[in-house]
Parts: sequence; structure tokens; C-alpha cells
Amino acid sequence: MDLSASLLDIRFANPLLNASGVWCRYNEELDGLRDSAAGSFITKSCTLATRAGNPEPRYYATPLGSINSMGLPNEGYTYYLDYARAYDYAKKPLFMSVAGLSLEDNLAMLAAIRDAGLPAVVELNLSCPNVPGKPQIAYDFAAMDRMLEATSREYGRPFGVKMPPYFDIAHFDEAAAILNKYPLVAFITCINSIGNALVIDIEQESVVIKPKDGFGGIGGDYVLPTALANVNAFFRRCPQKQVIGCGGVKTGEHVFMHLLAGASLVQVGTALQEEGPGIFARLNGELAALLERKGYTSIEAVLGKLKTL
Ligand SMILES: CC(C)(C)CCc1c(C(=O)O)[nH]c(=O)[nH]c1=O
Repeated sequence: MDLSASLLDIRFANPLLNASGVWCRYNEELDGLRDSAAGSFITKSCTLATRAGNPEPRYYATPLGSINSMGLPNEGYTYYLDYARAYDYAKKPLFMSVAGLSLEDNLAMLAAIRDAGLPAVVELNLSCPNVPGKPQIAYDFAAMDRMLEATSREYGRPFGVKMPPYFDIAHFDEAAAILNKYPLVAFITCINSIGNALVIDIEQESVVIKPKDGFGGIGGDYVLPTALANVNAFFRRCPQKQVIGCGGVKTGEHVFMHLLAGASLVQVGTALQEEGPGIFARLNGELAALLERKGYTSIEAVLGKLKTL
């Protein structure tokens, strides 16, 4: 079965990769993804300086998914830039996730990545924090507009954005209208975790993660319908761009749903954290069997073909 996919002008052996943040902080983890059956892989969102992140426990898995408030622990952008310099792109494409703590930090990191002139593809994390007391960038439309204007100008080549979920049609419309102002925003990754949820352990009568009084972003089964909606909403509203799906993927059937909704590639977060990089061979096998059963010969034939009633 031909599972090949494409994004920008790059070919992928299959549409699967990790969600940024999962199995991608250290070189050893990145090498594990490089050597897995994933079609590509992405580094942990990086900041200018290294960060230890929030106090632990900061990640917790439940039968239905996960909650996290990691706090952007990462080795600093030069660590991932070094990995991208040494990497052999003939193996599979590599993405770099960037999540500066300010517009200036993002511009500095993007300038360095631009000047390195590597084949790595940038995914700009718009869930990154804004001014304290204000919503994350992607929930502050004026700030998002300013961020994209400045980063487009500075980076000057195609890049993507990682978006949090939206839940209101007017927000889909407004966010898409801003993204469509920037032709260099070549792809949109939907979704990041659903923010500020709360998981409770009834035995301990307590929250399960230490930061933020237990509030954190959720992933896994909890988020699949919201992820599919965001993929399809931006697929419909941004015909000049591609969409990468992320959220709730645990089986080949979930991958197929994201493809139908309009995803060109599909990221795996919580399920990868829980199962390890072996998940990619399982997902490719399940996806190939599903396509076979349905009589498809490629995934291109599935992309965006979701029917309405
Ligand atoms: C939430 C931020 C810390 C602002 C960005 C990094 C991030 C984190 C994180 O490092 O806590 N967790 C997520 O589920 N998504 C993210 O984008």
C-alpha cells in the first residue's frame, strides 16, 4: 500500500510523525523517532535559553488520555539547531518546533534557523505564552496577527503554525482570516492540547499534576472530535495552505479520520508517550489494512474527502 504523503514540496514515506513535545526533547529520543517507522519527526518546542520546565509531577496519563503542564522544558534552540545541522535528511524529513517566550525571542531563533539554511521545516508554536495575564498568542488575535507579520518578514520562507483548538465558528473564521493574510504560513497544525483542564484522583481527593493547581492541557481520546473539527475547519477556510492533524490518534482508523478531515500529515502525542515509537509501525499497518479493505490505493485519494449529509 502506498502511504506516501507530501507537504510543501517534500515527499514522506507515510503521513505519521510525533506531536512536538512528545519523545523529542533529547538527541537519544529524536534518534528513536528517526529510526522508527514514522514518516518524519519534530523537535520539542524550543526557547532561546534552556529550560528545566515546571515541577513534577507535570504529566499524567488516564485511561482516556493525558494531562500536562510541562512548562516548555527544552535544551534551548541551539541544541536542536545542532541536531538539524548534523542530521541526514535522506532518512526522512525533520521539523523544528519554535516557541519563543516573546516576539523578539522568536525572531532571534528564526533568524538563526534561516541563516543555517537547513532543509528542516519550522512549526511555530502559537500556544506559546504571551504577556502574563493575557491569553496565549493564538487566543489573542491582534497579537497573533503581529506575531505572524513579524515572523513572516524575518524568516522569509515557508513555515507552519501549531494552533490550539477553537470552539466557536466565529473564532475559526477570525483565526483563518488572519492566517490567510500570510502566504508564508504554508501549513497549519491542529490541534495543540485543550488547555486548562483538570483531572481529579478520587482516592487521594487530589489533582494529579503539581503545576498550576493541577490545571493542564489534555490530549488523547478526550480531544479527537475537537481535533477533527479544527482540522476540517481550517482545511475548508485555507485552500492555499495544508493542514497537519494532531489530537486523539491511537489507531489507524483515527489516522484515516484525520486524512478525511483534510490532514496532509498526522501527528501522534499521548499514544506515542504511552506506547513508544513502535506505535508508528502499528499505525502504518492498521492504516494500510483499512485502505486495502476500502479499496484505496493511496492516501492522496482520501485527503479531504469527508462527506457531509
Ligand atoms: C503550553 C506552553 C508551555 C506555553 C507551550 C509548550 C506546550 C506544553 C508544555 O511544554 O507545557 N504542553 C502542551 O501540551 N503544549 C505546548 O504547546
